[in-house]
Amino acid sequence: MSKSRRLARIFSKDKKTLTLALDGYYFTNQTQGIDKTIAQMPELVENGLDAVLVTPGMAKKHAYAFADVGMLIRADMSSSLLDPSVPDTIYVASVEDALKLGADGVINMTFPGADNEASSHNIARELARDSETWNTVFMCETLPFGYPVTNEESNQAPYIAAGARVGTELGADIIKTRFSGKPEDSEIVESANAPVVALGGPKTENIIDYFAFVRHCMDVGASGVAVGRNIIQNPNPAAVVAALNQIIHHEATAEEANKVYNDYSS
Ligand SMILES: O=C(CO)COP(=O)(O)O
Repeated sequence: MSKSRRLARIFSKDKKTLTLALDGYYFTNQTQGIDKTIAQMPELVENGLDAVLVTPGMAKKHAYAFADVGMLIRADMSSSLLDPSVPDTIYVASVEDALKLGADGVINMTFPGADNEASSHNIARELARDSETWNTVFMCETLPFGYPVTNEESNQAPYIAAGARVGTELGADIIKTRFSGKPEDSEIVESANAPVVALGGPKTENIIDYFAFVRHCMDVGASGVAVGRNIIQNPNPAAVVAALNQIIHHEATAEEANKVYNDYSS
């Protein structure tokens, strides 16, 4: 299968993606709602979900749930439950493992600027190389200075942009990274010179604030979002997906999306 055919399973015809991140068990204890959300996959797909990020175990266990969406397998893990600021990842799934699970590609995290950046870059480079061999998709999640937003710089567009470019230079087909929420975020997309999807970010108190953040990301040139908690920890994941679908694929404003969300929930 060609790489472009696999990319077409991640991105809709408009080259945008609404991707659900279900890979939380690999690096955090913020995992409430993942199993409940997987049980609702048919409804999420019906409401515009394009793709999922999953662990190999989830892909193996839930073949039917993920049959109708693009699928990327998390190839690295760091289960530092008590100290998520230490991004010591290990390489746990190869491109061949992902192919055996029927995936379209793989994802890993790199930490440009962190003390141990070299090991994460090494994993990325190996995945990029194997993804060329097998025509599979490689999404590189570039997180300057580490997994959480630990300092002032880690959430500023120039650093995020520099990190995104590192992912492209390592051979990524898609970059997943933070957006700061400021207008200069357009630098991130420009610097990456590859499709950039915005990672979910902190769970917001009010869902409309999250919709406004996603609208911002799309306005500065993002190719979509890869979001976990703001979908899986919401009482109604399908309503969030329906609303995000309107922003990502139909140019809706945050207010219009919020109306879709409220109408769906009521
Ligand atoms: O990016 C993530 C997993 O890949 C985490 O998603 P959230 O930050 O949206 O929970």
